[in-house]
Amino acid sequence: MGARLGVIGAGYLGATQAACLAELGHDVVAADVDAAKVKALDAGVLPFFEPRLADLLYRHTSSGRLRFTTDLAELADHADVHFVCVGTPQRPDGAAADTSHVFSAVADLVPRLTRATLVVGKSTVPVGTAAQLGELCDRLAPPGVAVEVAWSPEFTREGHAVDDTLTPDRLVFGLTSTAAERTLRGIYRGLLDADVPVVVTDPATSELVKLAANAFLATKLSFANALAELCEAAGGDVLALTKALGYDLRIGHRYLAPGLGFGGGCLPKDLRALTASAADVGAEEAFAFLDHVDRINTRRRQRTVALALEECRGSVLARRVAVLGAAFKPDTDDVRDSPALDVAARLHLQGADVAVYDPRANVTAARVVPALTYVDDVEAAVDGAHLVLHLTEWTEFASLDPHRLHALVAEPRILDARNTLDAERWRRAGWSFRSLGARNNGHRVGPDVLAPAP
Ligand SMILES: NC(=O)c1ccc[n+]([C@@H]2O[C@H](COP(=O)([O-])OP(=O)(O)OC[C@H]3O[C@@H](n4cnc5c(N)ncnc54)[C@H](O)[C@@H]3O)[C@@H](O)[C@H]2O)c1
Ligand SMILES: O=c1ccn([C@@H]2O[C@H](COP(=O)(O)OP(=O)(O)O[C@H]3O[C@H](CO)[C@@H](O)[C@H](O)[C@H]3O)[C@@H](O)[C@H]2O)c(=O)[nH]1
Repeated sequence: MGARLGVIGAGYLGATQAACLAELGHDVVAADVDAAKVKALDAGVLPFFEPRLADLLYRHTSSGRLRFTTDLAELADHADVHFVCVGTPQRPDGAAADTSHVFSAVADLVPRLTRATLVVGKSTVPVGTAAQLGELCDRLAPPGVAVEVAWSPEFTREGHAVDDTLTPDRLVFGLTSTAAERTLRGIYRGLLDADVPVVVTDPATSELVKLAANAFLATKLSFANALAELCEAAGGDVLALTKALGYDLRIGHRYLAPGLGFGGGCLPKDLRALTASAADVGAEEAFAFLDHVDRINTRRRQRTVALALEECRGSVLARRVAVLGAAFKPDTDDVRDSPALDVAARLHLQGADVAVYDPRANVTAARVVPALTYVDDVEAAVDGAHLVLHLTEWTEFASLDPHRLHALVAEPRILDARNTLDAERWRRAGWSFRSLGARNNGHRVGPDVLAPAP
């Protein structure tokens, strides 16, 4: 028998959580302040792109096991466990996360409660947030209503969110009572029975686990990209280097792919949030190095723009630049802090005529950078182009036919900023092919690169 659960915030994280909690057998009501989003979700229509989620949403809204509302009173009535999934974007000062949505969501909910309730934070927050929310709940809860705040951060990746939620690497429960532990173990029984590891700890540690995980991934990525810088300068092949490194099981190949660097709504902001959290408690020295991690990452975007200028003989003014990819990574329509869109916008500012094609993110990208031209397919993007940039490694780009595209461009030049295209295939079709930080940026790097094209 499933539990009756509430979910607050129905964006990328919350909508996925709500649908997956329904999939685990629970009866879920999810709330959001965005009425249009709620209307679409409640009709079983996913207002963003996430593989597998549309099916799950449709199935569970149709069966009545999942509903959406703008009214927190409905949640308060429905459930006594609520998962907080609202946004925590970076504050305009560029460092700490803005937790105001978390506080206002909880402040809206708690006065409406009529019985003992567990509030489980899933949003990514600075350390100490759960404790402050606990104090807020004590102040706002109706007399005789006990509210406990726990934190169970979420580690899902966009593009894999359903699989990551239903078969996670681990669960983390940060809580203050055995009753809360019992409740969470009950809700996730399906996963725990499948031997998903669980770490039970206090809320502060649990908040830190999340920031630490993202900062670690960002650091690994920037290490790979620092090696790319070194290889470019020294004439090495960063792809061979990271391949060799990754076979060491202590290092591993994942999050070691050099290229345009990381973006999205999480890694960049959480990296800065960990630095800010450390500074708040007087431990800023411990994470001073994260500033370099951030800067290495930003340099990948600058380097891509510089290479594009170089390819266009010093200026992109009035040059047609085809941009393949706008999302911050494949399999999502999310363009938050997207390296691809950032590079496209920078080239536009330099006077280029930029035509963008992304299989899923044209609409979201156009909302953020409306000045670019968005087209419906690769052919339209490369038509008359002086330079093609491969900026987001969608699978469909790996199988493009370079011969066919050669006939459409003004100049057959491509820059692969993600290092996933087959350079030799493009060269054989007559293209000038460069890749970011990897082989062949003017360096003689190995016999396979020097081999003449057949
Ligand atoms: N996107 C991911 O894959 C992912 C994964 C793990 C953790 N996170 C974390 O989850 C949180 C949410 O991220 P997201 O990507 O889903 O953001 P998002 O912007 O897609 O969604 C946030 C949602 O919260 C809603 N909201 C804001 N204030 C509200 C309120 N007072 N009451 C109800 N709803 C409210 C917004 O309307 C929006 O729909 C962040 O802390 C993020 O760091 C995200
Ligand atoms: O080898 C790699 C792997 C990733 N990336 C880039 O790194 C960024 C982040 O990728 P990914 O981690 O897959 O995306 P997110 O969906 O943002 O997921 C991260 O952020 C989420 C929100 O906090 C966490 O839940 C996840 O565990 C964490 O991986 C993207 O721009 C990728 O292009 C690379 O450049 N090279």
